[in-house]
Amino acid sequence: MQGLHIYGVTHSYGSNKVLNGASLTIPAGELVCLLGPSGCGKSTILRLAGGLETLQEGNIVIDGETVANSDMCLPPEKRKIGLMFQDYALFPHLDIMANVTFGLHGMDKKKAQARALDMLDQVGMTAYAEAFPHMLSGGQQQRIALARALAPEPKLLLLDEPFSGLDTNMREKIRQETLSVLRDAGVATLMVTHDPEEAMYMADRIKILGRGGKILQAGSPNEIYYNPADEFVANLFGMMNRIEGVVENGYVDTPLGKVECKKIADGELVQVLVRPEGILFDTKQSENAVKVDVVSNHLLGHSSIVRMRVPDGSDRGLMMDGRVHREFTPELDKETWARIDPVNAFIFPLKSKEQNNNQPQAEIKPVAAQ
Ligand SMILES: Nc1ncnc2c1ncn2[C@@H]1O[C@H](COP(=O)(O)OP(=O)(O)OP(=O)(O)O)[C@@H](O)[C@H]1O
Repeated sequence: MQGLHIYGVTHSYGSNKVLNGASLTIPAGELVCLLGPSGCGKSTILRLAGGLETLQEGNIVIDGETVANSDMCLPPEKRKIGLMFQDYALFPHLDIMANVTFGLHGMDKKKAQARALDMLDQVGMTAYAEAFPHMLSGGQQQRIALARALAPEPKLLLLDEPFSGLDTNMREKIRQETLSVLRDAGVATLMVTHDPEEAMYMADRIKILGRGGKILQAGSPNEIYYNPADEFVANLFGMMNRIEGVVENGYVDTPLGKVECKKIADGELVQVLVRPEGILFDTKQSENAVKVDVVSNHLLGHSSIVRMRVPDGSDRGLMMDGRVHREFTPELDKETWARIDPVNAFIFPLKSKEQNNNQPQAEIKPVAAQ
């Protein structure tokens, strides 16, 4: 029973029931990301696990020890946890060594300092042991926060939007470093984020939360990206082309060709969601490809978004976006043909307006177009 186990947690703030029987398990050495719209209760789960919020109903076990149930609730310092937040939360009046040794109560001073130095070495910050937090950049402070959180060898690490205060380049660097330090530590980690790309990068498993802390889908980044449970999950990961159609003989006929659909019955109204990278371009006709008009082409750096008009029987045509790696350089004297790559196309039943209104809105920041 190593790691974190949360069973049937229900939590309300006044009359606002935020969690309704939420359960979650994180084995030692695994990093789980909670991803979900603002207000769905992600931070509440993290705070309950850390003892920063008093448990109302349910049961929380860390490394085989019950830390909260209906009768008792251990304070954070008794839970063998490490915490890391967006704002680093270092003690401004203590130098870096004192910040990192802070959680090592009861340990002999020399041993504590040796442990702190070891942690500072792991995050590449040994040279800053005598500096004060205000002398460090955001990225450096976050490295210290990680060293401090891991110094007492916690059984559970809780990360709440840990990288959102950092600029893009620094964020990528620090999350890479954090991941490598966490792999070595082998600790169970629960991370909360709004950023689907960050969740994909960091997590062994992602849990997508909807309203009421309901888990809409749980799986590896690969499973969630290539096998989204519904259109809400599919839409989390950036731009989508959407085409409505009807299933006939196990296929949906779209203006960009037929897409196989074996899971939904013939005659059903469906929506086909196609990622921009799920549109394949060619300069000659091939099976299932359709001749399209390229309307515009936007170089984003390592890829380009290609806006195109697909003939659909209407005057205007159907506007769709494709993505090609690097620059899109159509040869002007040649035609452009496009078809759908089924790996990046997802078919879901078309819900009535009423059902759609009950779905969480996509308030999570979609990943930037790449
Ligand atoms: N201390 C509190 N008192 C009252 N309401 C609270 C408190 N903390 C959170 N809430 C409410 O509970 C709901 C869930 O909050 P929580 O912070 O867990 O959500 P979240 O998914 O982490 O959101 P965000 O991503 O915006 O941080 C929100 O409606 C929030 O306003």
